[in-house]
Amino acid sequence: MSRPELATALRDGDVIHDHATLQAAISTIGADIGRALEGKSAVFLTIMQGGLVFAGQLATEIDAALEFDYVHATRFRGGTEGGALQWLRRPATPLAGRIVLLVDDILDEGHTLKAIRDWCLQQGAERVLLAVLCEKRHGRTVPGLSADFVGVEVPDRYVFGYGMDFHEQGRNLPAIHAL
Ligand SMILES: O=P(O)(O)OC[C@H]1O[C@H](OP(=O)(O)OP(=O)(O)O)[C@H](O)[C@@H]1O
Ligand code: HPA
Repeated sequence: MSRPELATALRDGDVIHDHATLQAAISTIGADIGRALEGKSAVFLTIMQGGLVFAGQLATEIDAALEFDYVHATRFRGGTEGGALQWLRRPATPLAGRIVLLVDDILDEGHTLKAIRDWCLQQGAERVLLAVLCEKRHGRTVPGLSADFVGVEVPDRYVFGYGMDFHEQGRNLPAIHAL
């Protein structure tokens, strides 16, 4: 079966948040995170692949000592329907006693962030903070999970751009679009 066309998704979809709005939101939460860290250092864990674009920009807005590492986990595998979480890479940095900042593009149902947060706590992290570029509010989020820092809200539609893919395309779009 041929891959759905990004051009068609862009033509038929809507821009939900433009580049300037996202940059301003990232700057705001970067300052919020810096204040929340109260001069302490943190392990800045990017969740690949979707978190990449957001993470790079967010890091430059945080006034704190950060040690970088990444996690690669996926449950959508290039499609638009979530499945079981598959871990492709766990971080190498020891997390015991550390403040960990998990950075991802989107909090949707929360299965991904919950599994990674719980794993960080099992590794002995003192505290795990969750930062997401966007959050879908729909009442289907796993119980007991909420982001500490949210850039923007998005509607209950499949969104793409700014790190998020439409069938592995469009992650580099400078805005968030919705199907
Ligand atoms: O809150 P959830 O319902 O768990 O969904 C959010 C997760 O899904 C996406 O990852 P995906 O599995 O598509 O991998 P990707 O980052 O490589 O696109 C996204 O980047 C989040 O990590
Ligand atoms: O709406 C979405 N878009 C991109 N990736 C996602 N992962 C969960 N939900 C989404």
